[in-house]
Amino acid sequence: MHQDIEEILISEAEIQQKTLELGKQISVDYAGKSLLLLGTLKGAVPFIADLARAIDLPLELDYMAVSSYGASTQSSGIVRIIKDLEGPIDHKHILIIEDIIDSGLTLHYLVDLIQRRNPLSLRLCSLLVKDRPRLKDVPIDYYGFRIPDKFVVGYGLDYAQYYRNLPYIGILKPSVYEGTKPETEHQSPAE
Ligand SMILES: O=P(O)(O)OC[C@H]1O[C@H](OP(=O)(O)OP(=O)(O)O)[C@H](O)[C@@H]1O
Ligand code: HPA
Ligand SMILES: [Mg+2]
Repeated sequence: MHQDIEEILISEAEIQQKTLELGKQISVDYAGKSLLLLGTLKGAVPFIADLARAIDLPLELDYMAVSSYGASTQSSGIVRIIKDLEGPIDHKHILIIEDIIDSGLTLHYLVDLIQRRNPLSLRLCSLLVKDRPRLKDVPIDYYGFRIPDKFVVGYGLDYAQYYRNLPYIGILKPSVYEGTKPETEHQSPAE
């Protein structure tokens, strides 16, 4: 396990198993339709890559880059769009793919934006849902795991852009972000 990780919450095998289950369910629910998976950069990249391969449908992938955390463990409250979709979506079924729903601010903002573009349908899928009160309520159609209200990293999730490459979801040691310099700057993650 990486030295900055306090505890592995969800193993690589558990993530893979859950992703297969979600993919099967989505394939059943959208049978006979084609689907556009809208991934949110950067955190959802590993999840959308694995989930897409578990879905048996005519499938398009597109991405929006949205950011609100920067180098903090708390949302700034301001969701910035850094990259938009490539084309119109008014004739498409859209499934937004997120890595985590925490305060709910990011998804709330995104859902509002996408709804105004009149997709045929819009649903949400998040690998993780944090157990905490949401600042903004969002309807979650598919999710992988509920997790405690701790700052987690790995499998796409970062702290100050690091740790996205850990293959599991782990709780980050608070000492890493409570004033001390990140220990990882010049290190590669170790199992
Ligand atoms: O529910 P919320 O409190 O809004 O938090 C969830 C969002 O925060 C993270 O994105 P971040 O802004 O860190 O960008 P990143 O994906 O590039 O890391 C995460 O990937 C979600 O998109
Ligand atoms: O717990 C988290 N970890 C990493 N990124 C996040 N963005 C929202 N919550 C989190
Ligand atoms: Mg982030």
